[in-house]
Parts: sequence; C-alpha cells; structure tokens
Amino acid sequence: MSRLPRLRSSPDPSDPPIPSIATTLGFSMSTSTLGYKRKAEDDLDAEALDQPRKLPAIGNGATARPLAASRSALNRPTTITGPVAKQPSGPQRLTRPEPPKLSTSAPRRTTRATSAPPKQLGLSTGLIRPSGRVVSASRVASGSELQTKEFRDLKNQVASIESTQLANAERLAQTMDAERAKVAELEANHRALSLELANAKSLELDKRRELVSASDEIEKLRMKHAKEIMELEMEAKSKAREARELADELRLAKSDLERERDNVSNLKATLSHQSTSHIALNAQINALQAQKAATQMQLDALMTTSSDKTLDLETAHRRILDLEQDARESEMVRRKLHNMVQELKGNIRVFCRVRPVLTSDLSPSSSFTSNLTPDDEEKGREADITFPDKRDHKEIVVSSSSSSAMGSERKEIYNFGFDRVFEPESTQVEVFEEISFLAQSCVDGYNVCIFAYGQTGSGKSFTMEGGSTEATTGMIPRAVNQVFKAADDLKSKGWEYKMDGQFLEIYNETINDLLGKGEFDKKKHEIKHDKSGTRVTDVNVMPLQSPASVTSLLRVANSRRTVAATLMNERSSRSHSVFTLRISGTNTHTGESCEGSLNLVDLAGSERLNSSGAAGDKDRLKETQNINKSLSALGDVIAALGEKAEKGEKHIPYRNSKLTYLLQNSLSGNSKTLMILNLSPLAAHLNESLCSLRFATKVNNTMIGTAKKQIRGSS
Ligand SMILES: Nc1ncnc2c1ncn2[C@@H]1O[C@H](COP(=O)(O)OP(=O)(O)OP(=O)(O)O)[C@@H](O)[C@H]1O
Repeated sequence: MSRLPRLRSSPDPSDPPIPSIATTLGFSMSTSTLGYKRKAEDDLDAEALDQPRKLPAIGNGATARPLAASRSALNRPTTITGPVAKQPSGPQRLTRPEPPKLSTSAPRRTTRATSAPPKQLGLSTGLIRPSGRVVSASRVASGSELQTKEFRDLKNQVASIESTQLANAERLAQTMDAERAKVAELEANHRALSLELANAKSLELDKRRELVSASDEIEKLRMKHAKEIMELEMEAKSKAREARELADELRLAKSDLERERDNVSNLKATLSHQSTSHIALNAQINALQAQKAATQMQLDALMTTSSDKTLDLETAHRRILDLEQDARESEMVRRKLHNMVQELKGNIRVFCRVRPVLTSDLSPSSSFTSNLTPDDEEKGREADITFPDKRDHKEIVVSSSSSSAMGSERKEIYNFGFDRVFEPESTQVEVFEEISFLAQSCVDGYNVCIFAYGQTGSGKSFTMEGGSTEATTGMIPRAVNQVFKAADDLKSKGWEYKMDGQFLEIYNETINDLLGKGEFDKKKHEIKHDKSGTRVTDVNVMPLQSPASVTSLLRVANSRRTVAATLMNERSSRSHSVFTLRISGTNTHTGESCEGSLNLVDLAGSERLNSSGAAGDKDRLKETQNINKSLSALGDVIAALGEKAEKGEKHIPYRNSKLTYLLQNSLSGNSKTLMILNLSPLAAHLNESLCSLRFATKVNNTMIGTAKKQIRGSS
C-alpha cells in the first residue's frame, strides 16, 4: 500500500535511469501493479465488473522488463543488500560508476566475461589472495615484472570493462528510456485504469445504491406482495365462508322449497277436500234453511204461546207476592204462637240433670278401680236417686237414710218435680232438643237466659260447654249453631242478622273480661242499662260471622277463667261465667227490626262452706261467701219476679249482686229463663244435692205461678 502514492505521483523525466532504480521500479511497478491488479481482480471478482482487457497487458509488461534490468544490475561489482531506497541516486553514478569494492563475497559476483582469477588482483595491490592469506611485500618485489604485466593486463581488463561498462551504460540508458516510456505508458494506463476504476467505483456505488434501492423496492414489493397474499387469503377464506353460507342457505332454501311443495300438495288435497265439504255444506245449508222455515213457523206458534205464558207468569208473580205477604203474616203469627207456647211452657223453667258416676268419683287420685280402698268405695257410693216418671220425665225422687238416736234407721224420701228431668244416661243432644226453641226465641227478638246451677263437680261446665267430641258438644255451641241456622232460614223472608259476642266472668263480685288481651283483665267494669239494652264498660265485643268464630271465642275465654282447687273438684270453677250473644235483625221487605240476646251462664259451685273445705281458708271463704251471696240474690230475684207476676207491683232486688244486675234485662219482662239444675249422683254429695233441689224448686214454683197468670192473661 505504501508504494501506491509513488505510482500516483508523476515521474520526473530528468531522473537518470539507473539500473537499480529501474530494477526496483520495475519490481515495484510489477508488485504494485500486481497488487493493484489483484485488488482490481478481487474487486472485479467480488463485484463482477467486466473489464479484463487492459490488466493482463500491464501485468505482462511489468514482469518482462524489470527482469532484464535486474540481470544488468547483477553484473555490477556492487553488493546489493538492501532495498532500492538505500541505493544512491543521480546521473553521475550511471555515467561514472565507481569500481566495485572487493569483499570476500566478490568472487561469487564475478561476471563470466572476466577470465583472470581474483587472486592476481589481490597480489598486485597487496590485498587478499584467493586463499585468503595476506602475502608479505618482500615476496612481491621479486616478481615485479610479472606484476607489471599483470597490472597492464589488469588495466586492459579494466579498460575493457569500462568500455563494456560504457556500452552497458548506453544500453542501459536506452533500456531506461524504453522503460521510462513504458512506465509513462504504464502510468497513463494506470491513470486510465484509475479513472476507469473510479468510474467503476462510482458506477459500483451507483449500482450499489441502485441495488439498495432495488432491494428496498424488492422488500417493499415483497411486503406488499405478502400483504396482498394475506389479503387475498383472507378474501379467499371469506369467499369460502360465504360459499359455505350460500351452500347452507341453498340447502335450507331447498328444504323450504321441498316443504312448500309438500304444503302445496297438502293444500291441494285440502282444497279438494274443502270443495267436497263445501258441496256437502251447501246441501246442509239448504236442509237447514228448510228447517229454519219450519222452526220459524214453530216460533210463531211459540210466540203466541209465550204471550199467553207471560200473562200466566204475571198472574203467578202476583200470586207469589200474595204468598210472600201471607208468609210474612204467617211468620208473625208463628212468632206470636211460638212465644205463646214458650210462655205457656213458662218463661222461667227449670230442668234437672243428674250426671253419671265417673271413674274419678271412686278415687280422685287414681282412675284404677281395682285398687279401691273401702274409703274410696264409700266416696264413690251412689245416692239413692230414682226417676219414677218414665213418660214425661218430670220427677226425681231422692231417698236419704239416717240413723235415729235410738239407733233405728230412718229413711226420708224427697220428691221433686221439674219441667224436665234428665237421667244420668241422657245425652247432650237430648238436653239440647228441649232448649233449642229458646234459640229460635232469641232470633225472634227475645232475651233468653240459660243458667247451669249446681254444686261443684255436678256437671255444669259439661252441660254448658261440653267436651271436645261431636256427641259431647255443650249447650253454648249448640245454641249458637241453632241461632245461626235460624237466622239463615229467615233470610228467605227478608231478615238479615248481625251478631256480637262477649264473655264475662264474675269473680268475688268483680267483672273480668274473658276476651281481654294481654295480662289478666285488671280494668274496672261497670254495668249500664239503657233503652238499647245492657252494656258493660270497657269489655271486648267480638263480631261473629259463623259458629266457628264462636268456638274460637270460647277457647280464648276458657283459657282465662279463674280456676281454683277445692276439695270438691280439682278443676272447680270459683266464678260465674256469662256468655252473651247479641242478635240484631232487620227485615228488608217489611222494615221490621228486632233485638234479642242469648245469655248462657255457668254458675259457680253452690256447695256449702263446710263441705267445700273453704272454712279454714280466708281467700276461699271469701270466694264461697260471694258465690253463695250471688246465688242467693239470684234466687231472691226469681222469687220476686214470681211474686210480681202473681201479685202485681213488686220490687225486684237486681242490684243485690253483680250477676242479677248484669242479667236484669234477661230475667225481667217477657224474657225466657231456663235453669238447668245439675246434680251429682254420689251419696257423699246428697246434702248438697238436696239444697240445690230445694233452690230449684223455689224457682220452679215461681215459674208455675207466673205461668198460671200468663195463661190466664193469654186466654
Ligand atoms: N252428663 C255427663 N256425662 C259424662 N260426664 C259428665 C257429665 N256431667 C259431668 N261430667 C264430668 O264430670 C266432671 C265434672 O263436671 P264439670 O266440670 O262440668 O262440673 P262443674 O259443675 O262444672 O264443676 P265446677 O263448678 O267445678 O266447674 C267432668 O269430668 C265432666 O266431664
């Protein structure tokens, strides 16, 4: 590479053409040229440039010429040991070459034109012999002639050499000129080649740029092509999908078409069937039109009949109105007669009911009769009670035996007569049959009061409220059912009824509301009497729509009743309970209205103080005193009512107890009162039973007197 600048610099034509320079230049040229050529070839090979024509010519010239110059340079007696740069330059060296310096290596560089051996030169100059040893001067003097001759020969040889050298120099100069011309030519070639190379390079650069731009273009095209391929593929896919969808649609369309074809064929079949039907229907229409004409004739006949029937209907309607009027009048008559019958029977009546002996009567603590002790058997012994009136069931005979002071047994027989006596076997149904007419009376607008009277455990609650089964249902639910049924029956006669219920308890002369809410009733209630009837302040009055609502009302009330244990009955009730059903009715046809009430009273136990075991218990004593006081007041009121009916004006002591004051309106006037005397069948309760029987007889006798007077009044 370092030689290239020298090649590029223009050569100086004044420089002497020395063989070493020529040789060196030739070599250098050759090397540079070869290097340049190799580079150019490499470039050409690499870049595939097509310029092979001039480069071989340069290479050949460069190698041929320097070789000749080199051969001439070697003839010089100068040892060439270094590169061209060490050689002296200048024209004098070419024209006057200095004699070569001798050295040990000189003989090897001797040209073939020299015939004398190198040792002669060494002898004449006292220099070195060919053998290499130094010869002394005394030995040289003896042969001076020889030496002179040799010197002359040598001088001749030198002259010859010099002439040869001159000739060579001339030849060399010529050669140099030729070489310079060639160098100039080569340099021209080189410049041309450089130019070509520069052109080629610029061309190459252009080509490279073109190539790069072409590559970019190709890349762009390739990307564009890839994109187009992708788009085409996508389009192809979309087309394929569309094709599939179209194929599906085609398939569906084909199936639709097939179905439509089926439909068309079905419709054709239907059409032909309809045509047949149409023909048949036409025939039917014709037949029906004929029938219609016949029916029209019948209709005309019926219209004639209808007008006759309308006349008949109007007549019947008038007749119905007349009959309804008759029915209403009959209803009024029925009510009057019913009431008259009730009055004939007695507005105050007394029934007597003896309950059966119970298993619990034998042993209050045990229901197993097999373990009875003599004491238990005595407790469970039946009293001597007979029922002699087997036809009318109005008599009861109680026999009592006692020992006299003399030790003889004394037997007493008590005969009592009542409106009805129910034996222990009597059922609830039989008892209710006798009192159901009272339910009708309260629907007709009368006040009805039914008492259950008797000692504790005699069966008052069982009679009034009953048990849980249909057969043991008591008088209260049966009477309520009857009232609802009677009210329902009267609907056809224009009567509409509204019913309300209340349930009160009188305990120790205090009124408790058994339908109250929350804790037990602590309110102070007062009894008020006015034109609209009897009212108790601050008590719940429940509207009753059905007998079922009455049942739930009774359940609520029972759960709140005050129950205290006594010796007589472990569930003994120590209060009077009063259930009141108020009935108000209006007749939409006649405008009449009525108000009645049904009072069902379960009285507290009527036992005496000593037999109740309450004598030693202060609270129980007070309870029993209050119960006896109110029962006594009830008896007094009933007796006074009897006297009043018998003798005229008489003060009725209603206010003597809460019970009589509460029931004032249901006991006075034309109200109906029924007392059911409940008796225990046990001998142990005989004295209590006799007391109750006497009380009931007193009431019954009052009724008899009243009834006699009423019968007289009626007749
Ligand atoms: N006619 C009857 N048939 C069957 N059992 C009866 C009859 N009468 C009453 N009993 C039963 O006798 C027992 C006492 O009757 P109940 O409780 O009705 O007496 P009570 O007079 O109401 O007593 P209290 O005054 O303590 O309320 C109850 O077990 C009841 O079932």
